[in-house]
Amino acid sequence: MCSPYLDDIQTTKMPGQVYDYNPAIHTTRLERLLRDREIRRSNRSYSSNEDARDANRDIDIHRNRNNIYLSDADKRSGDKELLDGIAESKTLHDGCEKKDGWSSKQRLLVVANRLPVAAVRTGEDSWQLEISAGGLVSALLGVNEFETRWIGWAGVNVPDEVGQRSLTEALAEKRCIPVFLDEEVVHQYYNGYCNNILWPLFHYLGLPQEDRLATTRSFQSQFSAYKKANQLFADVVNEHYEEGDVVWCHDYHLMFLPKYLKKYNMQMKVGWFLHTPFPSSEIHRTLPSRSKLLRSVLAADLVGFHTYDYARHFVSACTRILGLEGTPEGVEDQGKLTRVAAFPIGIDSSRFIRALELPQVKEHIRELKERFAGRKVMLGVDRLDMIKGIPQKILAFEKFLEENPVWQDKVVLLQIAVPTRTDVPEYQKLTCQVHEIVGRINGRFGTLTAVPIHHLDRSLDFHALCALYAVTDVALVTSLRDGMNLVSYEFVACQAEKKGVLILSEFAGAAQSLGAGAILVNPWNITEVAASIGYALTLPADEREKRHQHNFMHITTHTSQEWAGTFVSELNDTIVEAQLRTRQIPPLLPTRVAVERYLQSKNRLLILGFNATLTEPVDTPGRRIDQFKEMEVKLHPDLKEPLNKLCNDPKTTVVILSGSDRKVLDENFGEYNLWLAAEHGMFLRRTKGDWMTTMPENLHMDWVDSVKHVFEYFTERTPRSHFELRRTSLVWNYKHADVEFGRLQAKDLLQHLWTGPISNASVDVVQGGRSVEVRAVGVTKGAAIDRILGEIVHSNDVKAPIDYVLSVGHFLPKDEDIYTFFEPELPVGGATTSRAKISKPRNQTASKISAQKSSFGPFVQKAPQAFSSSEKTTTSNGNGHWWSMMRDRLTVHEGSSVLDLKGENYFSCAVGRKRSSARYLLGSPADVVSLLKELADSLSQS
Ligand SMILES: O=P(O)(O)OC[C@H]1O[C@H](O[C@H]2O[C@H](CO)[C@@H](O)[C@H](O)[C@H]2O)[C@H](O)[C@@H](O)[C@@H]1O
Ligand SMILES: O=c1ccn([C@@H]2O[C@H](COP(=O)(O)OP(=O)(O)O)[C@@H](O)[C@H]2O)c(=O)[nH]1
Repeated sequence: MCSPYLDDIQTTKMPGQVYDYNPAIHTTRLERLLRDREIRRSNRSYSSNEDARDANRDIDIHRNRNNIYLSDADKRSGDKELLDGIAESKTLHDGCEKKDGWSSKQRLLVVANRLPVAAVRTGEDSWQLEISAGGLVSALLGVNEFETRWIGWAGVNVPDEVGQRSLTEALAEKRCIPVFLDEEVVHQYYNGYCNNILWPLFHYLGLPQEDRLATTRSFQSQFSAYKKANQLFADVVNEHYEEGDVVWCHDYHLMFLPKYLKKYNMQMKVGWFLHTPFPSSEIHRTLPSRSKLLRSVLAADLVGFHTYDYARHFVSACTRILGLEGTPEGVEDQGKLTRVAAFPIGIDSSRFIRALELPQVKEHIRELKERFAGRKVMLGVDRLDMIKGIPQKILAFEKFLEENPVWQDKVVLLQIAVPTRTDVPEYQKLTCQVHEIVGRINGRFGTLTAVPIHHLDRSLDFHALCALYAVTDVALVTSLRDGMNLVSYEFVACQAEKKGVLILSEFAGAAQSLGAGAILVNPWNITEVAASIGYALTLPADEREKRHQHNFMHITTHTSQEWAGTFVSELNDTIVEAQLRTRQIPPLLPTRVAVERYLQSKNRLLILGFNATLTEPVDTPGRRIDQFKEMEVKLHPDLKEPLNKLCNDPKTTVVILSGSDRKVLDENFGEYNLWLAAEHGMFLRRTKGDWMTTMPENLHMDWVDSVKHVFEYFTERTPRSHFELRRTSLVWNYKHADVEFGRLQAKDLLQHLWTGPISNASVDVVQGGRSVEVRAVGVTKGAAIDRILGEIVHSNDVKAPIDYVLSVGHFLPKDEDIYTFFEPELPVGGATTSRAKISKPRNQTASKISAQKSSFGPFVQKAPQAFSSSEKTTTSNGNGHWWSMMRDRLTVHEGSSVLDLKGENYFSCAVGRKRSSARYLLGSPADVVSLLKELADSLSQS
């Protein structure tokens, strides 16, 4: 295999050159991708001589066929050649196979609704295969770098077994594998959900106007058929999949496929590419199945679009609709990254350039020139689809003729309108509409010998199309929206001699690549299009030349081969990257072991976070998140019993360590026998006693008022954001605000804070996913646990050395120092025990403060008076652990130790975060509930 990614430490040899490639050495993603690009290029130049030989062979074939080119029997000679090409699957790496005796090509399973060939039944078990029209097919046929298999629908209903078997055999010769869909599924899935719902919506056309309600009513059954069809595609892929294959799913027809494939095999490399635009999230969110579609696509490893705009819209739909994290790399969901990027498609430009040299094409060009002598030729080539803006194009042409009578007999518009999706009523209506307009205009401006518009409701074969492109003076592409539009690329490829002008809709993806050389128009503005026609027809030769060169350079360098190569290379690399990331992800908590060790120990300490750790879920499945509920966090109801049991166990001490304020903790945990540490441990109380502060004495809080003003200002200006005022910190939360707006506001807020209110203050600014928190410097859970432990020990709650610690929470990175707090205390290798001696404090009374006092007043800084002020200063300066300092001097009982912890008895565990310094992970609060239940149950069994 030539892909260097099959194993991330595999060394790969390439033809012509010897590379010792090891992705682990090329550590950054960009380094690896650049390296892969270099390898692909060198392979290409290696095989360029072979390509040149191929080109000559092509010409020879066509020379021999010259005399029959225009006969009916071989009208589609270019297509036949292409059909044979699919079967041959010409390789770039032939040299590689010859030299080293191993196949250089990676297997690529291309899965698209439509196969590159459509089947027509000619007998019970005989079939005629014809090339399918459309950009997706044209582009993928230019890809020959891989050992490609196509999987798709052959465009025909084959209910009988004989037919299915014979068609499978016929297609196998073309390396195609059929997916059989029955008529009803095709009707509901292809005509219905794909072409009547997704297609118009993704192209900003809204649902079909007339039968909008009928569409709404049939939505559910069409959606079911859509899923069913996707499952049928998945079944066929699974049947043919071999380990190491790359599976490339295409287009809006198959949005469920990535999910179904991954469900079958998580190791499968799955990419998904959309050939249409992806609309703004505001459009996508109108779809009843919006979330399911997005989630299914996100199961892929790599998701590709033609333009950055479409990719951006997709990411924004995932953040706004699913509430996931959008990053520059893609979309992240609980540590799993789906890479999202733009891969603009191209064409096999050399195939078009070569075709112009064929004698029959030259002959056809000569005929066309003769036929339209004395007139400028304008050309439109489109599927007869409402997105192509054909009526708008023709109306603009009419306006041009109307305003420029001098051109009336000097210009002709050739419009090739390829019939498509003819079973869908909207398409049938469009056909009638276009015929009517063309008839009217020809009647209005035509003469006995000539008409201004030649309209063809049919497709042309490849050579006829090339000839048409070559004789054209002005190509007119007026798509109302178009994923890319390859016709514009093909036109440029065939214009090396004429250097005609391309008028291109700004709403086609191609406008982003060919915009500089083309004349861009808004197709809805027929006045502008009409004026552009006049401008293009009279453009001086030198300007035409410059514009053409610019675009020609683009289409010959951004080929379909390059497109596919880049996509597959990124897909392979995404897998490598995911493997590297996975290595950094801590393993899941071994619950059974954690419970066993808990049971075996004599004095256990459980440190538990609250938010997103012990809280009840606020979003019921299928329903949106309720902001109101989420702002009032509540203890998970299923935890009441187990928590009670654990708290009442004499050998277990439970500490709830949270960022929440005292009131919240009082409300949720007042009834349990445990320790509460509010505001990241700045306040502490045993539920039997009063709150005390553990704050270091030198904590400066003089910045609070000014920060509060800034937070108020931004809360007022950011709908659905709110802020919390705590004794030691302020938190501005924009979780429920518009994500993008929230982020911008957060950026602005931070900039303002840094340059003003906190420029000289001793504060830490902690940025959460959707929050900004300003705290007094050094306030972290890890720093607080130091003091909390001291207090617990001195309160005589801990009567024997702690020999088991379980620390579980959904903590911000800044607070993750709690996970590493005990690590230095643990013996190396985990076998021996750490024995920390603790002596009695000088003063056992902690400073009590009023729990009701919640507003910021003159700040009384009282530390637990168990410790001297000099010791407190040391802690707040961050010069060492209070705990570490004290442990050697404090004793629980004279001469015994307070910490007797073995490595294997320490379980630090992050909840719902994959990037963590904790030893282990748990997925969600539901998993915490199960864990605590098991711990509690084990008590009754012991
Ligand atoms: O298969 P059909 O329903 O007859 O439709 C033909 C294809 O139309 C769409 O093509 C898109 O892909 C092109 C290449 O990426 C792009 O240039 C163009 O803008 C798109 O419209 C459709 O996405 C394909 O799935 C269809 O096969
Ligand atoms: O008679 C025709 C007219 C067009 N095409 C091909 O159809 C594709 C149209 O692709 P485009 O991206 O422009 O639009 P799509 O039809 O895919 O939306 C191009 O490759 C054309 O060469 C064709 O094979 N026969």
